This record gives sequence, C-alpha cells and structure tokens, in this order.
Amino acid sequence: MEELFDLPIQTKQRNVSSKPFHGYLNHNLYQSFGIDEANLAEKVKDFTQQLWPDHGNQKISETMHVFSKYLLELDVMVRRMILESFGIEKYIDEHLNFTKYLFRMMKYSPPPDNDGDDEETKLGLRSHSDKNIITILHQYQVDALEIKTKDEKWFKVEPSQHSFIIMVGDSLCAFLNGRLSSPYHRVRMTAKKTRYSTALFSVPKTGVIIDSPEELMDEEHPRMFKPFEYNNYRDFFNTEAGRIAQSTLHAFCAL
Ligand SMILES: O=C(O)CCC(=O)C(=O)O
Ligand SMILES: [Fe+2]
Repeated sequence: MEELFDLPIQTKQRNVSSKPFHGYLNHNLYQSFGIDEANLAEKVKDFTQQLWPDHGNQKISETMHVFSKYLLELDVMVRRMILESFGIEKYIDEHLNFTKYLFRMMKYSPPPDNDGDDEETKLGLRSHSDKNIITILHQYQVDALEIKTKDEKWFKVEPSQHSFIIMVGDSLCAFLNGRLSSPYHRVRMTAKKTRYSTALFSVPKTGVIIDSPEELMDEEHPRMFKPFEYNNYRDFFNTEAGRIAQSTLHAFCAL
C-alpha cells in the first residue's frame, strides 16, 4: 500500500470510475483507491496496468487479487451464517448471487501538528453508515475506527493485527427488516501516525431489488422499509437531501 500511495497524484488519479465512491478519492487526511469486481483477476490487472503502464506490477496485482478472494470467502461465510441464524436458509443462494465486490485501500495521514483540540481536522472519515450489504475491514497497526452504539456513544475499535471487522450495511439492515442495524462509524485520527486500512464491500448488483422476506415480518415486526433498487439508494445518498438526512435509509424508504 505504501508503494501504491507513494505514486504521484497524477498517476493515482488514473484510477477513475463513472460510479460514485468507486475510483481514487482524496480529501483532507483521506485517500483511497477502488477496484470494482476485485475478485476477478482481470479487473485487478486493469487497475495495476493503469498505475504502472510499463509492467503492470504483477506482484501487487496478485497480492490484491488473492487477498480479495479470501475476503470474498469470508463474506460468503458470514452472510450464510446470518441468514441461517434468522431461519431464512432458502434465500441464501439468491442472496449470495445478487452481489458484486468492491475492494478499497485507504490511507489516512496524521492530522496537522497545530490542530489543537479541533475535532474536525482529526476526522479522516465522517460519521456514516455503509450503504452496501456487508463490509470487511482491516486496519493496519494504527487504531482510529470508531463505532456509534445504539445509545449514541462512540467507542474505539481496537482489533488485533490478525482480525477483521465485519460491518453490517444499510442494504443488509433493510433486507433483514431491521433485525441487524447498520452502525454509524467514523475514522478519527488521534495519533500522529499514518494509518492504512482495507475494505471489501459486498454490493448489490444493478437492478436487484432489496426486499425483506415475508418470514421476517409479523405483528411484532411489521415491514420497516419499502423495497428499493440499490443504485437508486446510493444516488439518493449523493444528493443534498440524502447527505443531510439523519439516517439515509429512513429518509429514503422508511414506512
Ligand atoms: O478505514 C476504515 O477503517 C473505515 C473505512 C470506512 O468506513 C469506509 O470506507 O466506509
Ligand atoms: Fe464505512
């Protein structure tokens, strides 16, 4: 990742995408690359070929592809377990088939020395819930990820070097009729150290309608959300109304 992020800015900007939040991003302390469908070797090769047109940097390409494939296995395992635990095994195949995978690599620079107590300058990533199905996060050495509890308290996640964090996204929350919630989280850089992290996002394919199975609805659990198409939801998040909403999911499709 150091090798990737040390490339000149003009080179990094070759990682473009027509979809929001998919290509190279750079704001304040935060930079990140994105590879759409990183489980496919060809897609990862296209990415490294863009950054190193002379030789395509096969070593990095292979590392990222293998890493993404292992994370995909973990994603499938966890989603199976979640659906089984709610007794809706019969939807597993359909559910697993309706996704694609986005792999992102993030770098967070330390906040400026003169930031004093200014909380705003410490924010590597503002408070948000993930919009996709699940996200598998890994942070390297420097802790900075914080998660908001249901009673609105922030706590710092301190994973070991050998663990991953599984984050439920809004699409899974809606699919499960709210049985699992998608937590707000942010990256708050308190140490004067550079932080690297990676994320594999399972994302609904275009055209898939997120709708909760009837098995998850009864008198005690009435339907919470209108069925929606994922891209419409993601586009709503990109509008002013979506950005300022307390909860994007509730603003978009709550009943
Ligand atoms: O870098 C992290 O630990 C969190 C990244 C994140 O929340 C995101 O990309 O949605
Ligand atoms: Fe996130």
